[in-house]
Amino acid sequence: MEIVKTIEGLRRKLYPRRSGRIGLVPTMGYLHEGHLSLIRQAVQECDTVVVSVFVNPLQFGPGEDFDRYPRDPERDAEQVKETGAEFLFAPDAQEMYPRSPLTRVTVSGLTDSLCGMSRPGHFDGVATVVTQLFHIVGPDRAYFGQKDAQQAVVIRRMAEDLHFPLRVIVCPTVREKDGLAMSSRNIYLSPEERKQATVLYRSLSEAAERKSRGDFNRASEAVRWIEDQIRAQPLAEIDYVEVLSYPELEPVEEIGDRCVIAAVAVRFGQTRLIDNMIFSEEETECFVP
Ligand SMILES: Nc1ncnc2c1ncn2[C@@H]1O[C@H](COP(=O)(O)OP(=O)(O)OP(=O)(O)O)[C@@H](O)[C@H]1O
Ligand SMILES: CC(C)(CO)[C@@H](O)C(=O)[O-]
Ligand code: BAL
Repeated sequence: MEIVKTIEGLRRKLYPRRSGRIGLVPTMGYLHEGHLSLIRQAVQECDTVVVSVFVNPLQFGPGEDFDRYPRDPERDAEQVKETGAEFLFAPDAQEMYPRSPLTRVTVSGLTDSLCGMSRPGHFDGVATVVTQLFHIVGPDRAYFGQKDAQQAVVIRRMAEDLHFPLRVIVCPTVREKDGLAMSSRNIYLSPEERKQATVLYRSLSEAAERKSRGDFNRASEAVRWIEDQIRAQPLAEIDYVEVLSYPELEPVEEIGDRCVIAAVAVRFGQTRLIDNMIFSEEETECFVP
């Protein structure tokens, strides 16, 4: 495994490998099993795998946690090495943004709800840096996690709209034993917050069961039920709970047989966690990997 810090250096290394399939796994580092599952899938499916680690300042709003975002480059490198990925692309901000960028990539519509609504400008930052990475690496496949469901939908649509010649692969959410979705931000949680944070997965999975039993006909009923579960945890502060059509991410009134996603963002102190679950009779029916 080789660590590459410059765009030119990576392009030069990838040039002789272009006859094979190149896979890209974009991350912000502080790697955990969720990231590693994406990397392992990429290694299985591709001839050359590039893992990028870059904490992208463009996707953090003022007052968000850019400065204190967890970083551990040595441990990341060790972990990437064990997966069999060939390159770890770890540029600094000066390399990615030598000048303050005047260009943004905006995906409209899909970003009007959920994190797009609660983190203004966030998805412009994500779409812009992912466009840069797609141009730098020129992958045949790019791997993203379902934990960031809206991000996956946005990137897939951006890749289609801009005719990037690649497949966006979305991998299932990897969870801790008690159901909490793995996230680099979980380390911010105090022991009591960590305990209460299990309400995200618990409320989403119980809501999915209730929906399949026919308990909820309207999206608003499911939203209210999930909100009640989360509010029962004294340290939880709801940012949003929404039930939307999936993958269109449009408001729905009746759930019926349609494929919907229940998505939540909840703060525990300074820590904002997200999770989601797709409700359908056959979950795979509307999950387009
Ligand atoms: N638990 C998980 N299961 C599957 N994929 C994941 C998981 N956590 C993160 N990913 C995916 O890994 C990629 C990089 O994510 P990122 O580096 O932001 O990690 P993160 O743990 O989500 O961090 P954050 O604290 O920002 O939520 C994204 O495509 C993301 O969806
Ligand atoms: C895709 C990504 C690496 C872009 O910075 C980031 O949003 C993330 O880690 O999910
Ligand atoms: N995984 C999404 C990156 C972010 O929260 O900025």
